[in-house]
Amino acid sequence: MASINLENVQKTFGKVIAVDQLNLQIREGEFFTFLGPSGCGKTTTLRMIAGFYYPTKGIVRFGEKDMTRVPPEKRNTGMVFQNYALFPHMTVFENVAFGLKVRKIPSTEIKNRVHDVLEKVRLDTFSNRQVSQLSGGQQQRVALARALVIEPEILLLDEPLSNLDAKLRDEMRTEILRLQRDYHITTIYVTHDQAEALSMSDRIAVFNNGVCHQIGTPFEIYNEPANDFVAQFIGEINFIPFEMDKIKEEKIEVRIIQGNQSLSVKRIPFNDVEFSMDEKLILSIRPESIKLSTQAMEGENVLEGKIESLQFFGSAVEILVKVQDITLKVNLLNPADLSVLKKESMVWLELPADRIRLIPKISGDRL
Ligand SMILES: Nc1ncnc2c1ncn2[C@@H]1O[C@H](COP(=O)(O)OP(=O)(O)OP(=O)(O)O)[C@@H](O)[C@H]1O
Repeated sequence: MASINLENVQKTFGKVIAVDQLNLQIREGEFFTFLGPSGCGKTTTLRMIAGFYYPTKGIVRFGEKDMTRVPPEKRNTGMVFQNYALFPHMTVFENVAFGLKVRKIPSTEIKNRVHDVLEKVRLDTFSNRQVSQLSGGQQQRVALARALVIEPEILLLDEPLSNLDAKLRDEMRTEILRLQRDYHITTIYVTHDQAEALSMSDRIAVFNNGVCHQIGTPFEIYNEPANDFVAQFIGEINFIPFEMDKIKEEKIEVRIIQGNQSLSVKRIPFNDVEFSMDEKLILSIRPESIKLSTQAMEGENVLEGKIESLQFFGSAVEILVKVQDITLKVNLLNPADLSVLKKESMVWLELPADRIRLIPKISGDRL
């Protein structure tokens, strides 16, 4: 097992800066995820850790050891590729044994180790099958077994579930987490799927355009996003343009620009906008944090609005509410009675002061 440290890492391909000024410390035994949209630099970073690419600038360390220019076969990392990269003409046993043969391990030890790892991934009865005769999920397990059998210090998984259907993906998530815990192995998982990242990871790094925007636990990333890119990439969120009114000891008073309404925002350490009154900030609140009532409400942070549209998703209803010139999305979980919620009817929304976040706005007006 090893920790991984990236110090000021940059990778360019010609004029393209695929990864820039990346500083990351991944702890021993951690399940760490690189999350971001297509082309943001996740795979390039993973490949620099595997040794398939060398950084243009910066240092890659495993523990204290400088690995920046060490070739992949000398790194003791196991990698699972998006397309599995198995040998289709070989059996399951031969695929998994391949890495051990290359390392000139004696054949009885190979047999034992392959048998053990196939048991772990629950494929021990498939040892003599050609991999071309396996289902997608089974091929995925072979790829995992092949990466684990060499007993790597670090396991690298590049979008390993993207070729599987939704149900199998769910099953394999649990399977991968079980294996990671059994082997207690430092693991990096690359995905663009936020649900996968939130549900599996100890910590997540969120990338966009070659830059890492935030590193944190799933809870921190969801509840305390570093900026509007992270906030809108992970889950759903309402953004509300505002003007700062007063900063008090406990609260910040703001005014919604289009709605000309006042709101209070609780001062909490993360949300503390000490930085500056004129920093480009945006007010945000998650749709499930807004309370909705069909009865008139009064009090702090209550806004009156009209239902614009409703969509029923089984466990939740998504409601768009027009409040003067702005539209807010509200998610109601498992409502007991839908008949009272009708298009065009009046509703009252409460935006709890401790659920509103003021976050730096880095994106264009598109958001
Ligand atoms: N070998 C290469 N040659 C030139 N450009 C490359 C190469 N590999 C990656 N890039 C560019 O670097 C940027 C980052 O690519 P990367 O594959 O790391 O993104 P990603 O986040 O893994 O995307 P995806 O989820 O689509 O796999 C992209 O703009 C990509 O076009």
